Amino acid sequence: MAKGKPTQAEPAACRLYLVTPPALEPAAFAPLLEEALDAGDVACVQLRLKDCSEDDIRRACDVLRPIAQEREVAFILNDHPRLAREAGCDGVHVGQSDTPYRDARKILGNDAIVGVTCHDSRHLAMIAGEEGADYVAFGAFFPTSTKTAEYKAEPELLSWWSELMEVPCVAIGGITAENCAPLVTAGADFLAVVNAVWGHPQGPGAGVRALNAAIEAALAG
Ligand SMILES: Cc1ncc(COP(=O)(O)OP(=O)(O)O)c(N)n1
Ligand SMILES: Cc1ncsc1CCOP(=O)(O)O
Ligand SMILES: [Mg+2]
Repeated sequence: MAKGKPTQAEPAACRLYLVTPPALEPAAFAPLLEEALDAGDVACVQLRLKDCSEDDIRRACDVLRPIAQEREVAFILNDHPRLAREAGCDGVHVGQSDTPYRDARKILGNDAIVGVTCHDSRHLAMIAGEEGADYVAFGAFFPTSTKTAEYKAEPELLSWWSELMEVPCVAIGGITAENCAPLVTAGADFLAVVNAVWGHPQGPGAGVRALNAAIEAALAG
């Protein structure tokens, strides 16, 4: 994706949104990120570091952000709007317990990408969409070991949203090449994945190729 926002004007109807593992060592992770991004189409990368200091996150941004942006892949930071602005990220992802959308928007400005977690809630998604979020994220669609998921979303939520609203929707939670087809056909604009790429037995490049092949197959019907 160009340094803009995820929009439906992009060539594919459903694209990959990579979320990093919750802990990483930037120098060791950099070649894995390069491998993933050189393996096929990826719209954005979200740096999602949990239980890390702001300095650690800033250092990770400094190493990983250019790898994404040089490839015209948007680099989004999880949870930290101010840090996202200071570190030159393309945007931020905020959850319902994080900085509220409006504050994140004020911090980052109108050109940045601001995405919002909406769990399994039509109500939260309507609010986020009306407030101006660049995308709404629904999940978890499948069991995941990456995060304790308190909400369970169904593909029908994606079809309802995409028929009604222009704002792109992201599906997240336990998504793999094997189970993603119903989310693609239901209208997910982006599939957000952690383990299906970084935990792929043949490496992250193989993970990206498998997911893109599955998306293509689902779109072809
Ligand atoms: C694309 C995307 N969707 C959902 C989340 C989850 O955000 P949140 O609920 O704030 O939980 P944490 O990721 O911060 O643990 C996400 N990060 N990205
Ligand atoms: C961050 C997040 N939010 C809901 S599920 C999830 C983790 C997704 O990771 P995986 O793709 O490994 O299930
Ligand atoms: Mg969060």
